[in-house]
Amino acid sequence: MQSPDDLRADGPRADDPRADGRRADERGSTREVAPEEPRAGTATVPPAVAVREVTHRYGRGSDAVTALGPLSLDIPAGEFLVLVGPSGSGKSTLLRLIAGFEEASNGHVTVHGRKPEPGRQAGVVFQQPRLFPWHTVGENVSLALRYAGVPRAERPARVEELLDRVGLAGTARRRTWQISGGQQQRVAIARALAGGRDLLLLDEPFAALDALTRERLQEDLRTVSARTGITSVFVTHSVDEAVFLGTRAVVLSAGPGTVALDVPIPLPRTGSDDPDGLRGLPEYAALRAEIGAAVREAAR
Ligand SMILES: Nc1ncnc2c1ncn2[C@@H]1O[C@H](COP(=O)(O)OP(=O)(O)OP(=O)(O)O)[C@@H](O)[C@H]1O
Repeated sequence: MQSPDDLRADGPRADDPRADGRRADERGSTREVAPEEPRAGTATVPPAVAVREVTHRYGRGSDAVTALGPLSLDIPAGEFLVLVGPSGSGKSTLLRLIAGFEEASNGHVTVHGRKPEPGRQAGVVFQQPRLFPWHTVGENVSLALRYAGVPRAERPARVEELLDRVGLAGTARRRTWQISGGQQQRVAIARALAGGRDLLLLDEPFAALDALTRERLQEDLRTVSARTGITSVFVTHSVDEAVFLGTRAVVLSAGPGTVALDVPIPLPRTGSDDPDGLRGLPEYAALRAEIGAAVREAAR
């Protein structure tokens, strides 16, 4: 396992949508333009993610379960939003709506002004890494690049770069069963970052890891996030993880989830912050207390 200092997350890369000051979706010219899209000459920049008056139900008739809402949320580009809330409050449902895996029963969700499509605008990381065991580490990442339309000749270098970015340099030829659970989750993050998409959705990605590995991955993800500014939505049950990782925390009420608390997390985020120093800040303790109280209240 590598330390945060081993990461090579040195800000936007040449292939990063933010390198030229535009987002990836702004470069496409043939797609459908939704109402939130900025028009040339206007200063209005839409949020990376807009959730408007959304309610979501699973099933029909007497079997229907209302999982979420009504809920509205704007997530500006570059924000690291952490979703916390009791079990069944609809956190995963909200993530799935943003990923485009589900379509809202009422209201609408847009990502950079467009209806979300699975695998298109966002990289997704789940609790289990879901790697292909018959492929090497490098092949797992390469497949994501292929799916993202990266030309074959460019893929080997990009694989190395992505593995380097998540602290796994030199592991491309290893089999996925030859690396630890934490390393597998790093591969899953590298895969989600492939293709230069500027939205990362993470559903309790560290929940199945041991405490020490979990801390290391939290620290490394925070570093990657701070240095790249990738917009992220992260679901967790851990209040400490929420305060440590997020730039903003949203607590959902018991299901169907609505916004019970929405707070900014204005902690230092330089990309080289000392984790112990952060956790020792009085603001850190105050945020933990505030968010923890909201989660307990929501769970009553
Ligand atoms: N595919 C599905 N079909 C039917 N009901 C579902 C489905 N997925 C989720 N639900 C229900 O929707 C509600 C919200 O579930 P969801 O998984 O979004 O909550 P959560 O906050 O992520 O929960 P947890 O913290 O336990 O993972 C729950 O009542 C759940 O049982």
